[in-house]
Amino acid sequence: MRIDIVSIFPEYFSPLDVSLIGKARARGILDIRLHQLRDWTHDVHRTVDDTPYGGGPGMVMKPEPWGEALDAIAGDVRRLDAEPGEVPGPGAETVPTLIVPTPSGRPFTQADAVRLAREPWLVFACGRYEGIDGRVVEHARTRMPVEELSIGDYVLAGGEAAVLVMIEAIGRLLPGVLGNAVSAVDDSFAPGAMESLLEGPVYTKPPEWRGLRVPDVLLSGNHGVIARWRRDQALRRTAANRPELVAGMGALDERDRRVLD
Ligand SMILES: Nc1ccccc1-c1cnco1
Repeated sequence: MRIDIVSIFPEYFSPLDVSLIGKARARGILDIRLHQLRDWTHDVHRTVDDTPYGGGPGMVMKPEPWGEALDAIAGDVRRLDAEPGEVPGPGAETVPTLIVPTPSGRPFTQADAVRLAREPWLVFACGRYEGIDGRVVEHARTRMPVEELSIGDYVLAGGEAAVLVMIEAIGRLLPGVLGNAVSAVDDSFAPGAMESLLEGPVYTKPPEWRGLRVPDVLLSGNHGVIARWRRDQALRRTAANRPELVAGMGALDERDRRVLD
């Protein structure tokens, strides 16, 4: 998978050099390219924002730099002033999916991560200030799929943190990235993972720590009883922290109702 990220703070993405994603890049599973939006400005101050039409607080990101950046990256062969030697992408016929993190976007979910992990090429546009001029997404939609996505109901200073979250959620699902393929399936929210229940508590050695013992059932070696205990713990934690997920499971059977009583 190829990923392009356009931002006025490309240095924000140094975490993508380490850990799981860093290893995937080193192994050629992920090809992540960072771009400084200001490289597509033409004034001495490398201006990327201006005041909003219609008034209101803050600044809006200008459309011109974004348009030129997406032309250069997405290989818009229709652009007349293409720089010689610009590489359009993995293949002229490949069109990237543009992902724009925004608080007003559709919620980004595990299902989106699974779906986007199948794409050959993603381009992330990191907006700052009050957002990007609406015509950028409008024009981009004429030449590629565009998804405006939110990672949650809180206010960030820009899209960079959201892009890190999405790249980790997507990248870990790529074949060969996770050492133990099973863990991607067992994750909370992974399709089919115990009806999307939150994972219960986990334990490792020592069997007793500061007077606190690991639950005996986990030391019993009885895998059926252990699986049942883990699901009960998952159900209790989900009911406590995300009751709407339990409600979405439909009617609980008698045993599950007893677990929650
Ligand atoms: N708050 C933001 C500001 C700028 C760009 C994205 C966001 C965002 C994305 N998901 C939640 O918030």
